[in-house]
Amino acid sequence: MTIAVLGAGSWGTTFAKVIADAGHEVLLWARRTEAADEINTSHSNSRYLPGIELPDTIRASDDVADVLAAAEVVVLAVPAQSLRENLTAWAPLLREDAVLVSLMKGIEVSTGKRMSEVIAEVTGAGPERIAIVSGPNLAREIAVGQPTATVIACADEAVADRIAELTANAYFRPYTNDDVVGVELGGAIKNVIALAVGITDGQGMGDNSKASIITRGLAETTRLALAMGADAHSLAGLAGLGDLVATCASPLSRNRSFGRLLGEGLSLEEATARTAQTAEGVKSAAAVLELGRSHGVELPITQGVTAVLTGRLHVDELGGLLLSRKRKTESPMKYDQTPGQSPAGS
Ligand SMILES: NC(=O)c1ccc[n+]([C@@H]2O[C@H](COP(=O)([O-])OP(=O)(O)OC[C@H]3O[C@@H](n4cnc5c(N)ncnc54)[C@H](O)[C@@H]3O)[C@@H](O)[C@H]2O)c1
Ligand SMILES: O=P(O)(O)OC[C@H](O)CO
Repeated sequence: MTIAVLGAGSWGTTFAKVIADAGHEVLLWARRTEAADEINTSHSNSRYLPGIELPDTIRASDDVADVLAAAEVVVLAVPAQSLRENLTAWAPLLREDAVLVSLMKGIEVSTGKRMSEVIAEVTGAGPERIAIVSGPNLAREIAVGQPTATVIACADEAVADRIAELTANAYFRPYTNDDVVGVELGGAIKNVIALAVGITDGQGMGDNSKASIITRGLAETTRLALAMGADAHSLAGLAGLGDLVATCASPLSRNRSFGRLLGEGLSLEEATARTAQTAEGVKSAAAVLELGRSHGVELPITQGVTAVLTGRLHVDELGGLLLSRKRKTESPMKYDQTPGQSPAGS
């Protein structure tokens, strides 16, 4: 089995290590020649995973044609907003039967599409060739070998099973799921909710505020996901609740950290300048909000975060805005919406 990972940032490199530690050889594409050289000679990626020793069964290259030549499984780990452009260049190099695995947790801003939709559109791959990995998966914890679970989603569960078999190791436990929509939305929207939690953190708020945002964030995520055809169980699982809790709780999260900087009073530009890695929620928030609008689903936290990110709301007004909304029943079991009726509020 030839496995390629495209993108040698935090998660791409860590995921290559997961596969290598599961007993397979991996080809890793790095954009920078120096990064590929360092991985091959020193077995490290000091920019993204300082102090981590990589297995020598990972071979890196900056030549994507070399990496893709025989790849039967191609793992995509570039920033969500760059996927379409990259994949358009890579598509002619892909084997016709290659399974394409997305690690990305974002929504394409220009189209509102999920990553699996972008992959299908650009490559022509059918749903049985597209899989998603999403769950409580902070790269650094996994890179040091701390145990975690994840979800591998594919419309064809036999394919999900195959990817699960390639990745399962002593510290990485994949579960399979055929709900691609739910698993992808859980991963993308939790980044936006983590920005909100980060903001409260930067403002010095305590755990009640954070728990309230996490819980109501899950409610709005679930509402949208159900309106888009997802299964509620996926949102209550690892790719929903699990990832939301990990991301919102962890100082390792780039999204939560970005929100924290905003909450401390930094501008969007200042926070961006202080963030070296990809915080997908910053760009995806507007796309998630648009998905809510087009499906008639209220997303108050996403709406507030987007307003802050676009400069239409001062960060100090976010809490007041959320608290002053019309009071509603919590109705946690009423996520399901009847078409034509206004969605349950948050
Ligand atoms: N880091 C994590 O803990 C983690 C965990 C799960 C999922 N993810 C998701 O994985 C995806 C990748 O995140 P990451 O953590 O590896 O990001 P990162 O910022 O650590 O690395 C991004 C990688 O993409 C490359 N890159 C940047 N811009 C590019 C472009 N325009 N074209 C091609 N390559 C480009 C960078 O050189 C780098 O190798 C994101 O969607 C993220 O949400 C990350
Ligand atoms: O660092 P973040 O905020 O991109 O989160 C990383 C992972 O998605 C957590 O599962």
